[in-house]
Amino acid sequence: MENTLGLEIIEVVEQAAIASSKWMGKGEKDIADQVAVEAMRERMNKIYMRGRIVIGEGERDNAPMLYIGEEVGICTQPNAEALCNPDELVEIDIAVDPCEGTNLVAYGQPGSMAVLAISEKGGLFAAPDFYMKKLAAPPAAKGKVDINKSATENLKILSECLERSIEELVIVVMKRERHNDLIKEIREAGARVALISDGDVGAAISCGFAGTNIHALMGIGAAPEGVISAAAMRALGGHFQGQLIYDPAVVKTGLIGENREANIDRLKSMNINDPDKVYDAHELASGKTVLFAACGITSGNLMNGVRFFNGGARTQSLVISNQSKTARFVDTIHMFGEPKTLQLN
Ligand SMILES: O=C(COP(=O)(O)O)[C@@H](O)[C@H](O)[C@H](O)[C@H](O)COP(=O)(O)O
Ligand SMILES: [Mn+2]
Ligand SMILES: [Mn+2]
Repeated sequence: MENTLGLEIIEVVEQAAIASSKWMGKGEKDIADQVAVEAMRERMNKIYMRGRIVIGEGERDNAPMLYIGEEVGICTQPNAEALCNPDELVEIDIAVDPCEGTNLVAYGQPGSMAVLAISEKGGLFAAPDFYMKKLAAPPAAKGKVDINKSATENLKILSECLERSIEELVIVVMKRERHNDLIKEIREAGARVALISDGDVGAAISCGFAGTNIHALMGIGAAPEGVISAAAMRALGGHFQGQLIYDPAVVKTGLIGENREANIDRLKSMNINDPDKVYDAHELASGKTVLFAACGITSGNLMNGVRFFNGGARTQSLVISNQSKTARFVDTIHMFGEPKTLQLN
C-alpha cells in the first residue's frame, strides 16, 4: 500500500491546505473548511486506490463532500479492474479532517492543518461524532501514563519518564469550561498549562516529538480527531489513549445528541457495547499499515503554514508511516503557471 500512496497523500493534504489558506484570516470558517474538503476530494479521486471514508465530514445527509462511507479513488469506478492493478484494488479506509482548526484558519491563528490517516479496510476505528477524553504523551511515557489515573499521578509518571521536574512540564488542554477542574489540578501539581482554543490533533502529535515543548495533551476533544491523532501516535510510537464521552453534561455543550441514554443506544447500534472502554492507539488505529499525513495551513509547532509568493506557494507537510518507521517532513514549492522566481525561504 505504502510506496506510491505515501507520495500521493502528501499532495492530497497540500492541496487542501493551499485551498484553505486562501481563506486565512477572513473570518469565514465554513468556506475555509469547504474549499479544503473540495480540494482534498478532487486530489484523492486522482489516485489509483480503492478508498472509503470512515471518518469524514459527517453523515451523507449533512455533508455533500467526503461523507462517511463515500468511496474515493480511481479504483472505485465500475470499470476499476481494467484501470487498476491488483494492489490498487485492495480496499483501504481513510479518515480525513481537511481543515483541522477551521476557527484557527478563519482568525489567522496558529496550528491549523489538513490531515488524513489511511489503513487497510477495518484498520481505523469508525468513531461516532461524539467526544473523546484523550491522553497523549511522548514515546518515553508510552504505556506508563494512564488515562484512568489522575492528572496529578500522570504528571509524576511523566516527570520520571522524561527525567525532568513537574514544573518543567507543559500540558496542552483545550480552553473549555469542562476542563476547569483539570486545569486547576495540573497547575496545583506544579506543571504548566498551554491552553488552546482549537486544534487538538496538532497538540497530540506534538507530544510525539521532543523540542515542541509540549509534554502531554489532556482533556476532552472530538472523537474523530482522536482516531486521527491515534493513527499518527501509533505510527510514531507515542502514547495515546481515548475514551468516548457520550454524556452532554460532561462535555457541557449541546452538540452530542439529546441525552446520555439516547447516545448509549446509538453506540450500541454501532456495535459499541462498552461505552466506557478505554482505547489505546493500537485499537483506534489497529491496521497492519498505518499512514498519516498532515500539511500546515497556518504555522504551528510541527509545520510551517502555507506561504504564497508571486506565482506560487510553499508548503510543509509531515508523513508518518508505521511500516517504514519514518516521520518525513516534506517541504514543497508549488508553481502556479510560470512564476518569475521560486522563493526558497
Ligand atoms: O478544534 C477542533 C475543531 O476541529 P474542526 O471543526 O475540524 O476545525 C478539534 O481539534 C477538537 O478536537 C474538537 O473538535 C473540539 O474539542 C470540539 O469541542 P467543542 O468546541 O467544545 O465542541
Ligand atoms: Mn477537526
Ligand atoms: Mn475540520
